[in-house]
Amino acid sequence: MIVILYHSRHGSTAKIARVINSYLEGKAYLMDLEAIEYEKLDCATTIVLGMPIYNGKLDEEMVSFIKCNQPLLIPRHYSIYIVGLQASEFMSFVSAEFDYQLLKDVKVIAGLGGALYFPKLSLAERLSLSVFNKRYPIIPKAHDNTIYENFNNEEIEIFAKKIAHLEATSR
Ligand SMILES: Cc1cc2nc3c(=O)[nH]c(=O)nc-3n(C[C@H](O)[C@H](O)[C@H](O)COP(=O)(O)O)c2cc1C
Repeated sequence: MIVILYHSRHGSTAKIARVINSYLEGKAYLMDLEAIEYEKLDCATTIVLGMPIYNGKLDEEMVSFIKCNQPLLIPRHYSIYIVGLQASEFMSFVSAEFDYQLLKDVKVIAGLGGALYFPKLSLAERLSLSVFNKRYPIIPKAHDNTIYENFNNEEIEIFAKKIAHLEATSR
């Protein structure tokens, strides 16, 4: 069984879990880190972890889950997907949090792009986002002010196919 465990503040990391699952023909079990089920994780053969980037850092709770649960994760061929607007730089965020000793056991790792659902953002988030966009001008000046997405659909499909292959070879 594949479990996709994600942590999502505004829903896009959860959405990508559902997209990955659609490539896996709905065979994965989706789990929110906020409602973790350890018995289900124990039964998994493959675990996929999804986390967003906020203010230049990977999601702290998921980072700490990964660091504290290596004996659970390593035998279950675990993989990671990162959700963030700076898709091409995702490895610099990963290597800022995890050293080689930990990363050597991760089977697949990918940066899949990110999304902003503007009506969901707090005032503080909008402010910090405008500072972010001055340093890294990713969000175009003329953009839809309800939603902006730069997901890489091709990368999502490739990632899902690698997970399907991992599961097929680990059974
Ligand atoms: C306040 C704020 C800060 C952000 N900082 C970064 C960042 O430093 N780097 C990045 O790549 N994306 C950044 N993002 C984009 C998020 O990673 C992106 O919106 C992601 O899809 C959020 O995932 P979620 O919807 O699951 O919470 C930021 C978004 C917000 C709202």
